[in-house]
Amino acid sequence: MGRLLLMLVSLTFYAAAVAALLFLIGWVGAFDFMPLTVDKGREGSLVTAIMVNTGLIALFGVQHTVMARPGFKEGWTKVIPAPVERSFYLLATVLVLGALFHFWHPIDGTIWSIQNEAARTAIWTVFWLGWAILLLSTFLLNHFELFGLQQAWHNLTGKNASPPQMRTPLFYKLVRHPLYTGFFLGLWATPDMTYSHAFMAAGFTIYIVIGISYEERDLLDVFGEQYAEYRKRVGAFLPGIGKVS
Ligand SMILES: C[S@@+](CC[C@H](N)C(=O)[O-])C[C@H]1O[C@@H](n2cnc3c(N)ncnc32)[C@H](O)[C@@H]1O
Repeated sequence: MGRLLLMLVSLTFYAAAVAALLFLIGWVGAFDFMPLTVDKGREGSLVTAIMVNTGLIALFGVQHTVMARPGFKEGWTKVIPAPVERSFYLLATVLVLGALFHFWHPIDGTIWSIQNEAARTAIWTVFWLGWAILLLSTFLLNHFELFGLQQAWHNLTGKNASPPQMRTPLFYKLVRHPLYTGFFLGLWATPDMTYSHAFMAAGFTIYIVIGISYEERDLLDVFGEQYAEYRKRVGAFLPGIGKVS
């Protein structure tokens, strides 16, 4: 495939991923203007909802866990060009999120609904702070590499890919996984917690806790002692908590 075509593929999938991320924020926030949300979707029995929703979250977890592993990437890049490997990972994420939005079965019932206006504003502030931390963390690591544009750009301009670098700027000095901390805040901070929302937030939380062991194993393989020492010094999601000696 021509280099320019690969760049176009990468830009297209990047745009799709950004759109899916924005939709996810609106879907989790269950805003009135959204056509589908965690609380607005297909109808079905409780058993159907539990089975379908569990399957959808598991699908997201499996896609993210399997496609991010070095062994998978090695085989996959024999099928698709290496400069767009990350872009295809994003495309798969968009498709899996699309399935989540389309097939999600809301579960009736509310766990809490805060009425106090000041408290509602405070909770929405945490919600937006969470998504802002998530987005900022992608830039602290390397947004354009995480979203596949850098690889296609280097291919287009004939620049050699630089070896992976361990980064610990800003939030990463306090916690090892600020992007996931932000995600947790965005998932759980809601003034109106429905059973549907809690099911979704718990599902993603479980996936991340499982997924992190794989991610850290790869980080130890790539960065060795540097990452091992980082794990001893810095907490996982909250400062000082979850150090691994
Ligand atoms: C979706 S990002 C999440 C990063 C991190 N777990 C977080 O929550 O902020 C996953 C990618 O970040 C990379 N990564 C995680 N921590 C890193 C670090 N300190 N330096 C460089 N890359 C890192 C992983 O190798 C993986 O490719």
